[in-house]
Order: sequence, then structure tokens, then C-alpha cells
Amino acid sequence: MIDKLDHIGIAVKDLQEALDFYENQLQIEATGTEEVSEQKVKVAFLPVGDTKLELLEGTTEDSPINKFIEKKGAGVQHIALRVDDIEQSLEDLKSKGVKLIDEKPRYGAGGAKIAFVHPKSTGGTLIELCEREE
Ligand SMILES: C[C@@H](C(=O)O)C(=O)SCCNC(=O)CCNC(=O)[C@H](O)C(C)(C)COP(=O)(O)OP(=O)(O)OC[C@H]1O[C@@H](n2cnc3c(N)ncnc32)[C@H](O)[C@@H]1OP(=O)(O)O
Ligand SMILES: [Co+2]
Repeated sequence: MIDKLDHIGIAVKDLQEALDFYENQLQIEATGTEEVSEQKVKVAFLPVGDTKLELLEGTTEDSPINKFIEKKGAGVQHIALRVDDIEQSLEDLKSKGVKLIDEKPRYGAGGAKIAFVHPKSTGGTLIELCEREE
């Protein structure tokens, strides 16, 4: 069901400022930025080996990213696990009584299909399931 760690989602206050650190100081190159309006975020992906960092800036006050930063401060907000059939994964988890935030896949950056599992069901980590062709 789980293929790999697709990305680590990092909540930042200012995407440009964060990119300055990751690109210029750490020297990891971003592949581009995208606004995902349904999630109220602007994101940049930075490939690292076989996975990626996803820097996320909230685009509205009620964005999950800004709410997270308010409560917990900037930093790792979610991990994303790659699955090969997201509908089947969601059905499987639901049948096991796992609390899903999204019962149906939504649009994710780069055209992925994504859905979130509630941190209350995972022991405290927000988990994104993610299906993409690559
Ligand atoms: C673009 C896309 C992509 O990759 O393609 C993305 O990644 S978009 C990434 C941004 N989008 C998302 O995150 C969408 C999914 N997230 C959500 O629906 C929300 O953020 C929730 C996870 C449901 C949290 O909602 P809300 O902020 O209203 O929280 P709440 O006050 O009800 O909090 C419920 C409990 O969860 C905890 N909690 C909240 N956010 C958390 C997080 N990121 N990781 C771990 N725990 C978290 C709170 O501290 C609280 O715990 P206590 O009760 O113990 O105090
Ligand atoms: Co993500």
C-alpha cells in the first residue's frame, strides 16, 4: 500500500525567506512554486535524494498552515506517504476505523491526488496520502 516517503511538509511564515535559506545556505534547489488554492497554500518542492521537502506558506489567515504556526510554531506540519491506489487506501483505513480528514481525494500540488489522515488517529502526526504518476 505505501510505496515511499513522498515528501515532508514544512510550514513557513514566508516562502521567499525560507527558500533563501534552503537554496542559498543549504544549497538544495527548488523545482518551482505553485499555489494550491483549495488548501490555501503556496508551496515549493525541493528534491532531496528519493524524496522532497515541501515548503508551505499559508495564503489566508484561516489557512491550515497559519493556524498550525499560531498553535505550534513554524516547522514540520505533515508527512506525505506515496500510495499506488489512494481510493483503495482510504477505503481500507476507513474500514479499520481510522479518522480521515478527507474521505475523497483532493487536488494536490503537481496534479497529485491527496487526502489527509487526522493526527488524532495516527499518534499525533498529520499524514497525507498521495498518489502521483512519476
Ligand atoms: C498542497 C498539498 C500537497 O502536498 O500537495 C499540501 O500538503 S496542503 C497542506 C495543508 N493542508 C492541510 O493541512 C489540510 C489538512 N489539515 C487539516 O484539515 C487541519 O489542519 C487539521 C489537521 C484537522 C487541524 O485542524 P485545526 O487547526 O482546526 O485544529 P484543531 O484545533 O481542531 O486541532 C485538533 C488537534 O490536532 C492537532 N493538530 C493540528 N494540526 C496538526 C498537525 N499539523 N500535526 C499534528 N497535530 C496537529 C491540534 O494541536 C489539536 O490537538 P489537541 O486537541 O491535542 O490540542
Ligand atoms: Co503535502
